[in-house]
Amino acid sequence: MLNETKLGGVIEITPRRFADSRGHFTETYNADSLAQHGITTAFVQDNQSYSRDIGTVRGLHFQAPPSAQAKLVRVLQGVIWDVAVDVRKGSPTFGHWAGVELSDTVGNQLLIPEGFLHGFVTRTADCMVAYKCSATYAPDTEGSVRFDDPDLAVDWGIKPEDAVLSDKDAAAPSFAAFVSPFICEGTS
Ligand SMILES: Cc1cn([C@H]2C[C@H](O)[C@@H](COP(=O)(O)OP(=O)(O)O[C@H]3O[C@H](C)C(=O)[C@H](O)[C@H]3O)O2)c(=O)[nH]c1=O
Repeated sequence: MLNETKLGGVIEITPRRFADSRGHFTETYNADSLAQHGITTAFVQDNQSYSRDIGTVRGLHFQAPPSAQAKLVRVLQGVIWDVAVDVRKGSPTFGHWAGVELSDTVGNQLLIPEGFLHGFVTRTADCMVAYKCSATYAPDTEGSVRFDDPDLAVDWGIKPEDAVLSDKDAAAPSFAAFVSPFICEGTS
């Protein structure tokens, strides 16, 4: 099942879960199934992160072209609030954000195209997140924007002062200082 969010291209995907007396089975990724919905993103790297505490915020991050990443995010254990921010120059939703709760119990996923900042906050302890990326890690192209930037005004559901952050994220620049390396398809 696919649900469009208010940001074009950011799509919640809930694969079918086959339950039986042993538990359940899910095809967490099937390129042919996604292609039937017009999703042909080629993923080349799988990531997994573990976050010990509730309120851990990882983000808002991106990789710039030529290493821009689309991502397909899911939760192996726990619950997160997963956030994408449109930063494509020329996009009618530039600077807008969308959030979706992803959990291991629902098994839903979020597809985030290139041109979006990505971040999440954990809503449970011992949270394990896995996500596919359409470009491999290129640290020289990495960038970030502070998660609690007032211009973006993302609602994380926590007080900013309660966020558990990496040093890198605690020192992330503001959105006002951000110069987007992305353009929206169909715009110059
Ligand atoms: C992203 C990445 C990181 N690393 C190394 C670099 C650091 O030594 C260590 C932790 O990296 P970082 O603090 O950037 O990890 P997160 O804060 O979880 O970053 C991620 O968080 C948000 C949610 C994202 O969408 C990105 O994938 C990514 O930026 O892993 C690698 O070796 N390969 C990688 O692809």
